[in-house]
Amino acid sequence: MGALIRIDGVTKRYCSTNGTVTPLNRISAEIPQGRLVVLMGPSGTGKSTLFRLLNRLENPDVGEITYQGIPLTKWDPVRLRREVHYVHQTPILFLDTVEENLSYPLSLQGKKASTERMREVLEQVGLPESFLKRHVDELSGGERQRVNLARSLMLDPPVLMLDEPTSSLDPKSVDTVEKMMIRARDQGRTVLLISHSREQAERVADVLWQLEEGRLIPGQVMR
Ligand SMILES: Nc1ncnc2c1ncn2[C@@H]1O[C@H](COP(=O)(O)OP(=O)(O)OP(=O)(O)O)[C@@H](O)[C@H]1O
Repeated sequence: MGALIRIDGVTKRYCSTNGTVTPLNRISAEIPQGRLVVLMGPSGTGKSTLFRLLNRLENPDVGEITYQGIPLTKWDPVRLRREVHYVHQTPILFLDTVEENLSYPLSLQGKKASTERMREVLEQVGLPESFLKRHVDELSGGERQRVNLARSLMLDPPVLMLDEPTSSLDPKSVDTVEKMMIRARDQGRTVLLISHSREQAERVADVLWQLEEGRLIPGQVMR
């Protein structure tokens, strides 16, 4: 089939009162299935912009992105976002229990989340089953970040886009989440990770991309 995701000559610019910025300037890249790609680059270079384009929260000004060989514009956005799933850096949780938050994505598809599955995804992010009954109001920033991640895992998406998922975590939790990413990759999932940590990239990346001044410097193969 070739690349799972193909980015072809993509430009994205924003006009504001301060002028025009072009975070992505004719970038092209291919993402094969079952790889863990880490995207690095200085703050404000367009890493999150690229994730928004891959999730079709925005469209490129120029160029095209395809998933499974089909242009993103031809995908039903809901279906696309279920497949190419974006875990945002800032957790957005309902003010309810962790259990309600974890069961919500499947309930949207008319499916019921089993306690066993919720326990499993919590374990993958290093939280005990007792968290199911906790109210999100009572959680620390790092715990919320992990519940946010666990909620995405409930959907078992083929592509996981993670925007700095370990930014608020202690070293032990970082290790747990990195193992989760590697396991997802080993199970054939495609993982795209935005990270500011070169050490993290060296621990987990199959391929490392750098985004600099609108250019994507692709493909340093790490393993
Ligand atoms: N809606 C918008 N309107 C105007 N400018 C924007 C908009 N969204 C992003 N930008 C600009 O585009 C550039 C890239 O932003 P982006 O959030 O993609 O960077 P980033 O690499 O993810 O940064 P960070 O590492 O700090 O999260 C920045 O200069 C930002 O100010």
